[in-house]
Amino acid sequence: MSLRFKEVTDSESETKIPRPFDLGKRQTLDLGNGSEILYISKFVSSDQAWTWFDFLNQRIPWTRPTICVFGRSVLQPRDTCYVANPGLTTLTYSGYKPHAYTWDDFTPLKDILDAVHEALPGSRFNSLLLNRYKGGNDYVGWHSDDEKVYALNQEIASVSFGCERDFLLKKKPNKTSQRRNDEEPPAKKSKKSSVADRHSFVLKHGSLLVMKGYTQRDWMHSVPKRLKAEATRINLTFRHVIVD
Ligand SMILES: O=C(O)CCC(=O)C(=O)O
Ligand SMILES: [Fe+2]
Repeated sequence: MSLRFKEVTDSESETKIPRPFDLGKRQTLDLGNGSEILYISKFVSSDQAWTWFDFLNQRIPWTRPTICVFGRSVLQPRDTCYVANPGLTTLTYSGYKPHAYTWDDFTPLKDILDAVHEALPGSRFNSLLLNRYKGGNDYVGWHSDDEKVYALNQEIASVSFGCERDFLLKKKPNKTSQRRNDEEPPAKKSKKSSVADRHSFVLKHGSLLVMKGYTQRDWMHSVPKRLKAEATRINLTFRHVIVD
C-alpha cells in the first residue's frame, strides 16, 4: 500500500565506479495518482557533503528577500540564491524575481548537478534554487513548486547538507482525490484520507529526495520551524524550467 517503502540496493554501482557517491539504499513511497517520492539517505559521503556545505555556506551570495504572502510583504524566513542556464524564462515566486547566476559562477554546483543526473538517469535539470536555514527558526511554509515556468509533472531533486530537518508532505484537497474517494462510504472515507494524506521524512546530511510525477500538482510540502534544530542546513532543489 502507499505507506510502505520499497527498498532496492544498487550494490553494483558502488563496487564498480570509484566516486564519492554511495547510491546504496533507495526508498520509494508511492503517493498514488501518479505521484511518487524517492529518497536516498546516503547520496554522497558525509565528508564530501561537508566539503560542499562549507563551500556553499561561504561562497554563495545568499540573500534574504522581501516576498509577498497573502498580499503582505514579509522577509523570507530563510536565505536564498538562484542558478539557471542562460536564456531561460525568468522565475517569479511570491512576487519575487531572483537574479539568475550561472553554473560557471560556482563550479562545485556543476559537480553536484552531475552527481544528481547520474543518480537519476534521464533527468535534465536546468535550474537550481538554493536555501539556507540558519537555525530552527528558519523554515519554508506549505507550498507546491507549481509556478508556470515548470511542467505540472516536473521532477524536483532535493539535496540536503548540514542540520537534519523534517520535510512534510500534505495532500491537496483536490478534485482528483475527491473523485476517487466518492466511491468509498463516508466513514471509511475520512479515516483513509487522514492516514495516507500526510507523510514526513528526516532529511539527512548528504541525502537526496526526489519529488516525482504529479507531486507538485497534488501535494504540498514544507520544512517547519524546529526550535531544537540550532545548526545551519543548506538545501538545493534542482528543477527543469520549460524550454519552448
Ligand atoms: O529545504 C527543503 O528541503 C525544501 C525547499 C523547498 O521546498 C523549495 O525550495 O521549494
Ligand atoms: Fe518546494
